[in-house]
Amino acid sequence: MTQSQIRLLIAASGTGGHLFPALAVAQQLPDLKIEWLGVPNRLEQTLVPSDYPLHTIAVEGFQTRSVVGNLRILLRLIASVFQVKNLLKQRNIDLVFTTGGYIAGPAILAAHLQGVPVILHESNYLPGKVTRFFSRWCQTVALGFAGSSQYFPKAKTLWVSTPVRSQFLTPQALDLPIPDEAPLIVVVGGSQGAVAVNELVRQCALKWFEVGAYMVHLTGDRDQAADSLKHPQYFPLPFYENMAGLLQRANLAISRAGAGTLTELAVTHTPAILIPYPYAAEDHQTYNARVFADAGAAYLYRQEELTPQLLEKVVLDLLNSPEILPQMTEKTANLAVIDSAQRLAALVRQVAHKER
Ligand SMILES: CC(=O)N[C@H]1[C@@H](OP(=O)(O)OP(=O)(O)OC[C@H]2O[C@@H](n3ccc(=O)[nH]c3=O)[C@H](O)[C@@H]2O)O[C@H](CO)[C@@H](O)[C@@H]1O
Repeated sequence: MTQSQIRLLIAASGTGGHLFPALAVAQQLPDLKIEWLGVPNRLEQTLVPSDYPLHTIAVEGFQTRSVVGNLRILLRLIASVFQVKNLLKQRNIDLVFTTGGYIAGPAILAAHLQGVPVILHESNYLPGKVTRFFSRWCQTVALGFAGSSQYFPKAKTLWVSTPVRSQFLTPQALDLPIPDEAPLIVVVGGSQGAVAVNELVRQCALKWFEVGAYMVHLTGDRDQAADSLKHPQYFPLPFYENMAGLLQRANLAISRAGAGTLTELAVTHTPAILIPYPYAAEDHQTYNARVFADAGAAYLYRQEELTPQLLEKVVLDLLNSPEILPQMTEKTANLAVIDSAQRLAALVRQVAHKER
């Protein structure tokens, strides 16, 4: 059989953190027949190119309070396993690749029942419960962080880092009027913005503007006060496509600690102040952030300890010091892996060929 006949189902859904790495891997596999598995009304509806037929199943996470609600979710989950199993059979799928999250459970279980191999990529340091449980039925678990192998005692693991969009790998122009010599702070709260971080930085920003800094603030679209601060050095945007150009130009990021953004910070050598999302499942963003803080690439603050006064001072100290940011930049660069998508694509080909 020839390589062009490999049929791959990518199960990736929900947030940028799950979709962008999967899209980057798909781009490396132009000779494969790729189909996509997602959920109705999520980001995949807009992000997944029409070249990949998009199939959807209605899955969601379990609620902790309502027994009836959880029972309904369980029934839907069971139904979706059989739906995916049928899909694998009908479309003659050779291999499933998933980036975790709610969609991964039914995708892995259906593949297991159908005898189709699965590669799972976990971008977070602390894997989610679904990933930990279902990893036993995966051919290989590809890891974003090398240290995560301890959480997969029953699986074969391979560290590949986390793929970034291809634009991150070449210099991108920035279409914002920011003078070349001005320090640029980028504030990013994951793919949906972070209202608590937004409120914090708006209280400090004027002091940073006084010392010449500019700020691009990715507010998300749920912040009622997103337009409340006006200043010529301040650019609030609900969402920005050109993250590559923005982070390549940034001198400092103030950010949540989602695995996607952290990988992009590493690839663009951007030092950061990290404020993990306090309500993330099992506090997993703190585990991600710790890797960067321990490497000297970032400062890590818990949201509840970070007052506006403290943040204002920490950033001023960084802006005023000629050494600290360049040193952190160097340490951030040490964490960069630029060929992660190629490593994962090679793994996909290897497993697909072996299993035929
Ligand atoms: C709240 C929560 O549980 N978030 C999780 C979600 O992250 P979530 O997708 O929210 O955040 P990530 O940092 O992983 O990824 C955000 C992505 O959106 C992009 N972006 C963001 C803003 C913008 O204006 N433009 C833009 O393109 C970033 O460049 C990045 O690629 O999945 C990740 C991967 O499992 C986890 O690590 C995160 O903890």
